[in-house]
Amino acid sequence: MENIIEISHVTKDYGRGRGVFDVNFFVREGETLGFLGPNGAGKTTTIRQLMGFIRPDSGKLSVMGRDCFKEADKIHALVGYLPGEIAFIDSMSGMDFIRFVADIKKMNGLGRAQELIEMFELHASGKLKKMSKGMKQKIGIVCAFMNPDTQVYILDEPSSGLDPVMQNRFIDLVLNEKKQGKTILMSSHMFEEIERTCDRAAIIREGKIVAVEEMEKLQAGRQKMMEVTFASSDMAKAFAGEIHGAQYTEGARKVSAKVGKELDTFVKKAGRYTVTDWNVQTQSLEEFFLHFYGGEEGKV
Ligand SMILES: Nc1ncnc2c1ncn2[C@@H]1O[C@H](COP(=O)(O)OP(=O)(O)OP(=O)(O)O)[C@@H](O)[C@H]1O
Repeated sequence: MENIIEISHVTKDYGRGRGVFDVNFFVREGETLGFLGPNGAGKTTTIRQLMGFIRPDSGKLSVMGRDCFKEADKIHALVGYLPGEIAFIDSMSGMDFIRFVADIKKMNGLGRAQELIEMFELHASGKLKKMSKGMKQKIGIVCAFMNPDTQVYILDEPSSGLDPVMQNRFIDLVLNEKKQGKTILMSSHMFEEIERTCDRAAIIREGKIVAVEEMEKLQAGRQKMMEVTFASSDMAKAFAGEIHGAQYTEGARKVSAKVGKELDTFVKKAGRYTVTDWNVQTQSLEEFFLHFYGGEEGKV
């Protein structure tokens, strides 16, 4: 599969350790890639370079083979872009702004705008200056997705400011685009959103990419908290003795343990006794990242 978005050895140094440094990753055709990292890690700086708004100090960025800085106009026409913070013209109504963006995109008409307005229950006729953050975000989403011919999306924290119902609608929208083979790069703080939509995730910390992983691999690496109840306390005690790090209280029938890769061994060992109940809690992706990438540099 061809790489639609390529970022190779990109550095933008703002001084005092701020910026992005030797950033390297790509997004394949038809892939959805999640771009994750804490506040100030460099997600927006990377995305703004992809849109040609900032020139990298060194390195190269391209979308569909076009240089992002030199051919910024073509990139703007090609990409469905949702900025982290949208610069609105406050005197316009929401609808005026949508029309204005459709003109910039050289669209004939408003494409799918009406469908998206309904999907996100947006009242677009009001003035932008009177709109809440969530309503403005919905306008941004309509503008990014309204051209049905768009093949590539670059989205900076797309669901920020949306309530949970609308966040779910946004996930449905992304999954639908994905089904049509579109290529998507999106930054997010919402782990659930990334988990439900992305094929891979690139993780950035302090301006450097610390990991680019298949989502499945990230999910498989997550620990599970197992809580197994046995028919007798003797069984629970004997089982706890076989499991490294198991939590067991004398006389109880319940054993808890964190289980990672050794899941199969754990299940088979438990199966030698009579199990009366079994609870599993999977570590959230957020906890997983904090565990693996939250520590000192060089830990990854
Ligand atoms: N124009 C600029 N001049 C100086 N420093 C900047 C500039 N733009 C960004 N930075 C700094 O570069 C670093 C990366 O910022 P960036 O906005 O890319 O992070 P982010 O990952 O998008 O964070 P957030 O999740 O908070 O949006 C931060 O330390 C920020 O203060």
